[in-house]
Amino acid sequence: MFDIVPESAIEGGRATDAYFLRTEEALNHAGRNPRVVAEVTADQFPTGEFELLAGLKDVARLLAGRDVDADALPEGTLFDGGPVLRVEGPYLEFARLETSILGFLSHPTAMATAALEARRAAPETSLLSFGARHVHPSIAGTVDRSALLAGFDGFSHAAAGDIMDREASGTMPHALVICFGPGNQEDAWRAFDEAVDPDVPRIALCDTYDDEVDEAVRAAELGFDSVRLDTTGSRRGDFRHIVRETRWKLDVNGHEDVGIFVSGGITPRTIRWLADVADGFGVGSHITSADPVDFALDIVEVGGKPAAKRGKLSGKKAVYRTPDGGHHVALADSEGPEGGESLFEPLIRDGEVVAGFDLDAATERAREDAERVGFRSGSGAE
Ligand SMILES: O=P(O)(O)OC[C@H]1O[C@H](OP(=O)(O)OP(=O)(O)O)[C@H](O)[C@@H]1O
Repeated sequence: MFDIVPESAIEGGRATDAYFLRTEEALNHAGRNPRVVAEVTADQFPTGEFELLAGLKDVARLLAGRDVDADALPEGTLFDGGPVLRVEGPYLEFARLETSILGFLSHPTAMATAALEARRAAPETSLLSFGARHVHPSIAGTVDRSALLAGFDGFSHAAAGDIMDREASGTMPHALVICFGPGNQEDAWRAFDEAVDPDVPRIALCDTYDDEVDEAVRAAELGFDSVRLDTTGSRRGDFRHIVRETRWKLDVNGHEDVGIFVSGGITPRTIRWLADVADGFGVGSHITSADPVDFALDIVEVGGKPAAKRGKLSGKKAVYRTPDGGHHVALADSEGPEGGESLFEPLIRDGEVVAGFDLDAATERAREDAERVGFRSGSGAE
């Protein structure tokens, strides 16, 4: 067996911290199962530092069929404080789900936020998600979905594509070129071109044995659409110069239409540095190494009365977008700020999922939100 918590354990609530099981025992023993309102929050008040909400689709699936109502910010919303999800119902309906609810949101939101930093570094340049290799294979789908939600153009993982019903893309690995040996790059590239479906973009990896510039011209001569430079860090020197020189030599040889794709340790900073000379980037570790967002689920109301631990805000809340583009947290039954637009939307009603999870719609929401709040554009965010 692989070290994978099976889907049945997540759905059944076994994927939980043991103290929730003890809590169930204690509450059942005491005959206590109060109706509560619980909220999932990272920062109590708006901070001005926005993050991109992702992972909600799986939360909705987990809550489906339980005797709860839930409201949430739609996926693809940028948030900077206050609750992103609110669950109401008898506490024992969802007590043991807390661990998985937070897990569904924390890492995907962090990865989507990191991917959005990359997206904003070059809004018009092609970006592919290459991060699957850095995570447990069971969560590769969340990596690539988070990247697409942030506006990436494609992803590399085949099984992630099966989950999302989209085609994985990518180029070729060094392994293919090495299998043909030094000096035989053309044989490797030709084998790829002859064997692979014509719909797959012809992108030749051009850094395995010889100078990137020479290999790129050789691949272009074979008719490849693009070249990929993945030069090892120790050999990069002035990488911007290498990319520019490659562009120059391709142009001089009549290959102005051959694109240059760059990968390997790419961050928002390197994207900004190379965006005017490269046509696309593969981004992996920048996305997968994002620190999980520190979401917590807190009871804020018991039996219709405000309740909370010290340091947390009691009472059922709403989050508003204010006319100046900021966010405002207020009690749900208050008026809210003047001109404010409530961001919560129904997620679950009587156990039925009532929200939609169209990925393209979420991506568009993220794009508009990022534009509206000026999400880290032009900053040195890494
Ligand atoms: O650095 P990241 O942003 O995480 O990008 C992920 C990987 O994608 C590229 O690998 P490549 O396909 O060239 O791998 P290979 O050397 O195994 O062929 C690059 O060299 C990284 O190792």
